[in-house]
Amino acid sequence: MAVLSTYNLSVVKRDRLLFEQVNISVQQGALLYVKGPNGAGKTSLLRVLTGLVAADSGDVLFEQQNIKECAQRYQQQLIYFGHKLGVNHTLSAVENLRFWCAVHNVKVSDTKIYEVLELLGLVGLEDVAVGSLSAGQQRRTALARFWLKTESKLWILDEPFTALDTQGIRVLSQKLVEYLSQGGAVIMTSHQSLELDYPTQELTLEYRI
Ligand SMILES: Nc1ncnc2c1ncn2[C@@H]1O[C@H](COP(=O)(O)OP(=O)(O)OP(=O)(O)O)[C@@H](O)[C@H]1O
Repeated sequence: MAVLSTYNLSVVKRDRLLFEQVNISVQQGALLYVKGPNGAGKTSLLRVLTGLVAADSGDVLFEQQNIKECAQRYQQQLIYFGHKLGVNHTLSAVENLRFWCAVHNVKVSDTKIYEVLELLGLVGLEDVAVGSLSAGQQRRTALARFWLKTESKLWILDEPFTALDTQGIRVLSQKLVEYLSQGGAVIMTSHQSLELDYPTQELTLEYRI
């Protein structure tokens, strides 16, 4: 059974048809790589897939049920990583992650949060206000969610490698492959060429005038 599928999705922005009749089916353990030039509609598609924005036509199905009818169950099983990190700049990395875990009903100890931040190269910065961290360190803080929320069936990631250095890209790539190998499904965009040691499905959106 597909984890996520769409039926004839179309989205229009400012009178421009970004895409139409998009039909995808992402199974457990599958990676869908959404490609296309700037402005083609990749972020718009991902936001529709998360349920944050409605499509102009078509449906999004989570395990064959329309996401409008299973919104709560869907949100419990989804991690969305968008352009906006959703971190509070006045709170520290630890405080941000404690808050995110509480909101998402993820039960973790502080010890686990510190362990994950160490893995992500943030030792000594755990208690510093996130607004004082570098762009890559802020993204690493937000990426920690993927190590903390262990039960999820789908990750939707918009440009997750942006601002990460080589080591950060390697750590995240390993995590993605581990998650996929354990049956997770991933839909992602990236302007960097994907160098994951994992089979990839591709969807290319063209820029339409
Ligand atoms: N809320 C909105 N209101 C009006 N137009 C929008 C809105 N969101 C996106 N657009 C327009 O839709 C088009 C596609 O934007 P989108 O962010 O989906 O592209 P993208 O393929 O993700 O681009 P990039 O590679 O630059 O991130 C752009 O021309 C953008 O201006």
